[in-house]
Amino acid sequence: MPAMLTDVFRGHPIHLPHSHQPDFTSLRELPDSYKWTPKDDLLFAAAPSPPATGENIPLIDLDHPDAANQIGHACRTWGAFQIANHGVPLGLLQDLEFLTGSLFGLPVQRKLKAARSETGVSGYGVARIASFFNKKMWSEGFTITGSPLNDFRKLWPQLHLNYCDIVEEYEEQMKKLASKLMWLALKSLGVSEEDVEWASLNSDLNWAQAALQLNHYPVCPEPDRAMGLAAHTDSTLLTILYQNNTAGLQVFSDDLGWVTVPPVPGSLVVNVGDLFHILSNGLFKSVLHRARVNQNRARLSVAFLWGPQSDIKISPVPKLVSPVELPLYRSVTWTEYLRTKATHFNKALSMIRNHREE
Ligand SMILES: C=C1C[C@]23C[C@@]1(O)CC[C@H]2[C@@]12CCC[C@@](C)(C(=O)O1)[C@H]2[C@@H]3C(=O)O
Ligand SMILES: O=C(O)CCC(=O)C(=O)O
Ligand SMILES: [Fe+2]
Repeated sequence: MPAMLTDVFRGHPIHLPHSHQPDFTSLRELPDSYKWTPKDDLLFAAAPSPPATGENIPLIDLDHPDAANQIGHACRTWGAFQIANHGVPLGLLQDLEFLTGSLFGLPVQRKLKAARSETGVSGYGVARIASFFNKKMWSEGFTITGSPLNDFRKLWPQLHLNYCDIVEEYEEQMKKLASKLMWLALKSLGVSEEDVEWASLNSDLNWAQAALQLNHYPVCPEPDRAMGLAAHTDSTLLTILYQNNTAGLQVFSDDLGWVTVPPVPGSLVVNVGDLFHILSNGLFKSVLHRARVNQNRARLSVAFLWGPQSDIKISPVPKLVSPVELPLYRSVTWTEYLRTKATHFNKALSMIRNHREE
């Protein structure tokens, strides 16, 4: 039985003191430990936001006959796009937002009953990447892998079953959507299901697994000096993000710097992750992104982080490799990659890159 996502950090503990999680609502001033400068993150002040050009990631209508090419283009250029007509019921998105708001609205002591352990993936706490920075992030998170039943029972002794149903239904919808998006993007490169051995053998989608990351960015007294979630790429094949109607997500463009992704009601944001970059032999770009915070409105987001089961080795699709286009990366499982990322963070991708003999 391959290791599941739940076990990925067993033997790789990360010490993040959740018990020091502040009650954000009581802070009238930003504590020094939350004040970021370019020393704390080289790209902190990389560019004006929003950019003067008004350029942004595309909003793609999935019902459009040319959707595959539009998605392919977005994956090659931005590494991100928004989608409309994705088929996920609006009522389900509203239920998910309600659940997320209700979870983070619980008293800190209740949330800490479901705190993530040092070697665990699931539960309440700060994002794992916090360990790579000297400054604290103005956010709190809750990660779900597998069944949320045990954690939800601790959070909501009465209502946990209703909330479990919402998560289960949302994950079901996300699984189907993520697979559809992956094949549309690959189709734009001339790659079909027969070309990807591990996926074609398992057309029932059992080759995939996922985590759900709920994020809360409370109202912040000094948003320009604070950071909600520091710049990172996701380790996934694809990430599908729901954001409430408060801006904060930014994607990095080499030409424009940080570009704010405007919330479009009912739409979802899709990010290319590191494993899709590897699979596409570097053609699709895993997008550097971060979340900024806001003085007036709290922000909520939910990321569906989607990748292959832990026994599947991801390497560049053979069809995209030739004597001229050599494979840029060696093969890696999601588990191996997450562990590399847990140690080397944003250098993880370069650590599995093949270096040509000169
Ligand atoms: C499957 C996973 C991807 C993730 C690490 C995790 O084990 C569960 C949480 C995910 C998340 C969400 C916030 C940003 C991120 C970089 C992090 O620290 O935790 C991602 C991780 C990732 O994509 O590498
Ligand atoms: O909150 C956001 O917009 C970004 C969240 C994110 O990047 C993540 O959960 O991986
Ligand atoms: Fe992310």
